[in-house]
Amino acid sequence: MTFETVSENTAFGGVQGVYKHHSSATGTDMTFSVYVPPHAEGQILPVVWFLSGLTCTHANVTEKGEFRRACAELGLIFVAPDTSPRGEGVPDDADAAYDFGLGAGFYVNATASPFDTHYRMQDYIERELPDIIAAHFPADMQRQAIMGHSMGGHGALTISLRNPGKYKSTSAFSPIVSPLNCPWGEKALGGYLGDDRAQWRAYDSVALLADGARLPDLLVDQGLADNFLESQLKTHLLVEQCAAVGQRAEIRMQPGYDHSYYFISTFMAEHLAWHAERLNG
Ligand SMILES: N[C@@H](CCC(=O)N[C@@H](CS)C(=O)NCC(=O)O)C(=O)O
Repeated sequence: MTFETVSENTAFGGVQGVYKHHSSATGTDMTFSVYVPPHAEGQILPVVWFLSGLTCTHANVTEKGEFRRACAELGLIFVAPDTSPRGEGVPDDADAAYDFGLGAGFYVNATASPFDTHYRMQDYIERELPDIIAAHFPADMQRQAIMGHSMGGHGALTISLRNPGKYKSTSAFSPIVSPLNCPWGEKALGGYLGDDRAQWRAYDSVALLADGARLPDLLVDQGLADNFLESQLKTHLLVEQCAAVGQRAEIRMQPGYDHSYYFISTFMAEHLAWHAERLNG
């Protein structure tokens, strides 16, 4: 297994690192970031996963997410993976659009050609990267939480719903709640999985809830000034489905906030404290 340190910087008494490795899931090199808070020698710490949105790499949340002070205070490791495979031979959107292909892996295992070779983000996030985190960092893999933004909010919700008990807590900022019911989702799941919409249900939080999957609870923040709210995110579908099936959820509509990292960074510390309560409970 290759593992390379790209950079390490001291921050809030801990270490913010960027690392690179060859992924057997995607067949490409993958870059990710990890913040390890200050801790006693030999101590292992809970892990929070942050899955990012369309166009992002690990760098967006690492540079703009403002998570380090809270992670240092709460003793949380913070992992930020990339959003798709990249590099020579990795197919992209035919028009190089931002919402499919590079930077838009949607956290699925693609089954449609030519994407099925490299676009294996589900395996990467659910299986391969956790093993790497366990091997190289002081991580307590019995205490994991998952969160994400937009496409990454969809990733956090669906990965957690498909893996009961693996994540002690789940939260999202501005998630795409139902790819079956929005243009971003229809394009991505159609492209990666093909036309059989029954296959898409495993990657749709509203459908997973309708099909019986449950979480202990759920925290979602959504800005009311988010340009994508009506057309793509459709938070009301999640609100309605949670009510219909009795899923405990706190879904907060935040006046004035848009889709940006100004919004995410505003509520980041609150989400991390919410996760810490459940990880340490
Ligand atoms: N307006 C964006 C749409 C994509 C977008 O808003 N991406 C969000 C996630 S869905 C993001 O986090 N962008 C990167 C950033 O703000 O740093 C574009 O055309 O690139």
